[in-house]
Amino acid sequence: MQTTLKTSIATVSISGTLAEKLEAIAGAGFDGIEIFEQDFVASDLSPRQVGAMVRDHGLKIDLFQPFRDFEALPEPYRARAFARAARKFDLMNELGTDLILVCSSVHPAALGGIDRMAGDFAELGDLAAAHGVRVGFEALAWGRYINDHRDAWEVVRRADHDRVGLVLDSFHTLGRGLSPESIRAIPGDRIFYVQLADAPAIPMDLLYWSRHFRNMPGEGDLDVAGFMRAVTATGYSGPLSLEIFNDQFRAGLPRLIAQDGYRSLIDLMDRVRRAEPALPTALPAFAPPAPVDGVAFVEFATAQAEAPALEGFLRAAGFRPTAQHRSKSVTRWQQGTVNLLVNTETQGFAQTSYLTHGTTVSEIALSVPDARATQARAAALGIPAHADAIAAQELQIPAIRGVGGSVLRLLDNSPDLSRIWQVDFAEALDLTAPSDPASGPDGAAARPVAQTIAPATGTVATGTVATGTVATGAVDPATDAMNTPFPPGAGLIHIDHIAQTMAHDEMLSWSLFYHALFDATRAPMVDVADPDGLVRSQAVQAGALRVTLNGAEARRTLAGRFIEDTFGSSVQHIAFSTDDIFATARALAAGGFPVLQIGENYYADVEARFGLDAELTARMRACNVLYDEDAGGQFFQLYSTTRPDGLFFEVVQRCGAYQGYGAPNAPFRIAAQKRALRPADMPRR
Ligand SMILES: O=C(O)c1ccc(O)c(O)c1
Ligand SMILES: [Mg+2]
Repeated sequence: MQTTLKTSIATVSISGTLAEKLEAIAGAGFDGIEIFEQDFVASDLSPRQVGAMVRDHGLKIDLFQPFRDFEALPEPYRARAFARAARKFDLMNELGTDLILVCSSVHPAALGGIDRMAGDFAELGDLAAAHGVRVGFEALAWGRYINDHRDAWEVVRRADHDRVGLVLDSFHTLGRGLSPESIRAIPGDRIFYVQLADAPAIPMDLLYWSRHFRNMPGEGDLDVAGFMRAVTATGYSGPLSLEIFNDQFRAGLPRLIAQDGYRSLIDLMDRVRRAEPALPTALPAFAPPAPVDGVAFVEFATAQAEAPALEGFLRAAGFRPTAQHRSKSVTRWQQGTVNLLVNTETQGFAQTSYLTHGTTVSEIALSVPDARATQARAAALGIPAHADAIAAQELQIPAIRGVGGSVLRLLDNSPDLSRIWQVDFAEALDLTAPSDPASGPDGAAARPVAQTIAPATGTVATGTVATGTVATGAVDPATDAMNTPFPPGAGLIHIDHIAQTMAHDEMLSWSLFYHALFDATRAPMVDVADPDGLVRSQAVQAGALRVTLNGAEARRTLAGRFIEDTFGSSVQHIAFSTDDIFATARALAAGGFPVLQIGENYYADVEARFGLDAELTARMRACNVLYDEDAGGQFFQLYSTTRPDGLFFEVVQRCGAYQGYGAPNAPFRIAAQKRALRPADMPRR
């Protein structure tokens, strides 16, 4: 039984020089490495120097690989292969590692014959013994005769040599569609090494898929956890090693790739443990992935000068200010169950976020069953905590670092955290249900807000934005009387989803983040055609949290520009749900909300495509509402135009069990947004 998890990673999985790779690997918490022969040959350090450098990083060389085209060769190839092996065994001694991986032959001259292969390995075992090393045999999925772990095991079994064992690689088993269950019949001590990799389910040539598209366990579509359950059942107690050939990772930041790798291994073994509690997984205890109960709030960081414009936008969307933070310049805005915070602090994290990105979503707060347990899980996964300065009487709310350096805050129903609004916010007046004034204790719901917050006097549509800012003291009754009453809510009920934009090569990383931390499912990746390039989009859902991850490959896409213009902001838009999109559309229009105008061609097409009633199409056209449907139901959506800070809002109505996000509409929406951004006097080309 394992006492501690031994983690390892192949040097080929990470970019950089050997020294850079080691630094990143050690920093992420790994115990060992597999030295890929190319990485060693490319280095100008001697084998002994490389070995010393690895050990100086606190790492061990668990494996040297690969040794190709060994078994079942006729002479003279056979003698050459043994001579080559002897040279590599010497090299291993200098490097300071005792295990070499022999991958199954693709040599055109190889003869086959399982006993011939077993005989070759028995002889290689003797040679290995003479050099004090061991040999592990791996079935490559495209091996000439051996391409199934069951056959590789039969060769090892027949070789019957204590220096010869089996190497299992999840890709070669799962990538060929083989069941890992047969692994349970293999003695654990005959398995010398285990390599792990996932991959996206894209049908293509096995070798090409393996060499370019492998990814970290949990980032792809293979059942790596099922594979590891079978391996764990054998009693195998050696290292778990990531062997990831991936074009993106080869170009990625070594530190981030190594961190993701480590996170993926911890999450993988946690999955094994939860699926089969009887198996020994050698993991410290930490909480299971949490279902998310809801989005508690979304916080915008902005500056005093920009706050009125943002607040005008919120007001036009039917939100109203209801409370003020006790010690910080933060206002709470509410509608339905949605809480939006506007933070204009001139110090601390919000200020830093604003200075870096401009007006931006700096925090997302999630309600989970146990906030501190989720934070502890994050720590076990290597996700850093975020700590900020708070006043003495305020709550210390658990927080971690999320996408784009933003903060993910965690709330729950515990006696302290459930009182965030009462403890941290001055809510002298009961305005917790602003969309329902009747719920106020004395019908005073709408008016008294104006005593703390002076609302905007203009609307967004006309561009005359409020001069009123958050009042810090008493309000002049005369000014108060002149204030426009708050527009009624627009019927927005909760946050349907949050769209986060990132560079395309960060998508796997954030998908893994949500997948490892929360009890999440992922929809297949979809391609969204922006007029200026492709954006890839993947929806992640964890209970009540729906996030869309949008990866920009081209810089001129709306998403690409957003990343560039905001210096890497993450949240590009927030989608709110309504029960009645047409009533909401009317309320938004009345409040001066800047609705994105959709072109005529769209409505002709959507009507034809879905066979819609002309009457419904006419209503949608009048309100700039987009339509989609799936087997579960119908979907309606409308958008705001894009704000100067790049943010925009979406409103959706899901009917029945519609599961999507209106992806087929995205190209038309993006084209309309780009049209709206273009100055009117610019010729259309
Ligand atoms: O792609 C290859 O050739 C290759 C080499 C060594 C391995 O362990 C492997 O899984 C693949
Ligand atoms: Mg392998």
